[in-house]
Amino acid sequence: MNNDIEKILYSVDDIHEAASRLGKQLADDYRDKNPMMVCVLKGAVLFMADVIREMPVYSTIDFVDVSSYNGGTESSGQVELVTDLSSDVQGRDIVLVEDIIDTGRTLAYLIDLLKDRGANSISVCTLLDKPSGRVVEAKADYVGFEVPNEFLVGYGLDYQGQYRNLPYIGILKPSVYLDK
Ligand SMILES: O=P(O)(O)OC[C@H]1O[C@H](OP(=O)(O)OP(=O)(O)O)[C@H](O)[C@@H]1O
Ligand code: HPA
Ligand SMILES: [Mg+2]
Repeated sequence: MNNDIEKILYSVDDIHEAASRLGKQLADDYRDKNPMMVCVLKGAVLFMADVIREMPVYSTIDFVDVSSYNGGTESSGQVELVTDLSSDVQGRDIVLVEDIIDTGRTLAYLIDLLKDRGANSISVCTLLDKPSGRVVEAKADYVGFEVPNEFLVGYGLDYQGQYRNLPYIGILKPSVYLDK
């Protein structure tokens, strides 16, 4: 599996530092708000687990599973709600926790959904932001790293469902996915 990686962009230590930095900022900003931390499955699962442990404030967690890449390297353009949240978001202060913002479609879809359901506020915490990928407007309030226009895997990010368990984030060798 490690042989499929062209270059490691963020090491275990880099990721830990980012999660810690963002968790501290969130803790300061949400100290008296009892936020609902919403993990956008599946990609954000590792980041969510790390960032909430850096936030010693009252908060709840929930999960939403949305999909638009279907395992591939390009967005299908359609965001599908695979599994909904189990909590009521009415009046809550929501923090959407993402692994990456690329075209922005996933985020735009989720923000519309949460606004429609009456969330009091919505902010976005993403480990990675790929601004060069944007197709629709989407902005994060808390960003770990701004990344280049490459297809990345590891620490939650997948290709064909694989590589999520890598502890670091790297560029996938194009030979792995070209002509597939
Ligand atoms: O800004 P966008 O272009 O919408 O891309 C970002 C989204 O794409 C990935 O999810 P994916 O649909 O691959 O599902 P997954 O998290 O289960 O891998 C990633 O985890 C983000 O949620
Ligand atoms: O670079 C990426 N890698 C994995 N999944 C993704 N979803 C959007 N962009 C990416
Ligand atoms: Mg994916």
